[in-house]
Amino acid sequence: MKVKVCGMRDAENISELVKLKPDYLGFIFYDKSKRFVTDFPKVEIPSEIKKVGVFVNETIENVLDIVEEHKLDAVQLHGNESPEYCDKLRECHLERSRKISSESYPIKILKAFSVDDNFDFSKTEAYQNVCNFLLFDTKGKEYGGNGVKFNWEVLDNYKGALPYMLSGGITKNDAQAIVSFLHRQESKKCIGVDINSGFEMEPALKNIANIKEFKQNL
Ligand SMILES: O=C(O)c1ccccc1N[C@@H]1O[C@H](COP(=O)(O)O)[C@@H](O)[C@H]1O
Repeated sequence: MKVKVCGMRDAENISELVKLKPDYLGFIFYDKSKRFVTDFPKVEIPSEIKKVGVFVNETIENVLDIVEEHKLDAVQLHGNESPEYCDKLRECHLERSRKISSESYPIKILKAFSVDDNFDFSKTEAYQNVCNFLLFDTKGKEYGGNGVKFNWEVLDNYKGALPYMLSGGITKNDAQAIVSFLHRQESKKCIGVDINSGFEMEPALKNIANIKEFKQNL
């Protein structure tokens, strides 16, 4: 199972975290977030750990500038970005990367959806060909980082082909429930979990011991 740790900012905290080999590290480029990255941490991140930029309704130009500047591997679109936006983002990125080097490299695109009991999963259909995977988070007051879980059973209504990550208020106490959830046939499209505020000592500073325990219990 993949583990993404989101909302990282502090270099020392990242250095400790990379020892646990998470699959993805998330950096939030949304200025209204408590985890907004102003100065990108100067720290060695092994290439096996993929860097994900989290954006909310950002312009394509700005997303691509940040991807290029920090050599991000993926973008997580956590606002109201349309399928057309996702498609254009991928096209523009390829066009830019071809100009920079003879080899173009694709970025992975994750589209986040805010889920509640009445979520209409047909909304995800138009994203199937323009994203690499989806992320299901809890619908809340803020775009993300609300620290609240949703009823994971509603995900049985997701019949799409794209894999997804489970997110929203996950804490170390959820490891067993996640294992049980993943063992069900209905959860076969779930490839991992995204953790964030449930592991924080303060915004953007993660409790490494808790993440270690969580990973061991998964
Ligand atoms: O964490 C934030 O501040 C944030 C702000 C805007 C968009 C996304 C954000 N984080 C993402 O929110 C989910 C759930 O986080 P939590 O576990 O409920 O704290 C996670 O995917 C983060 O990537």
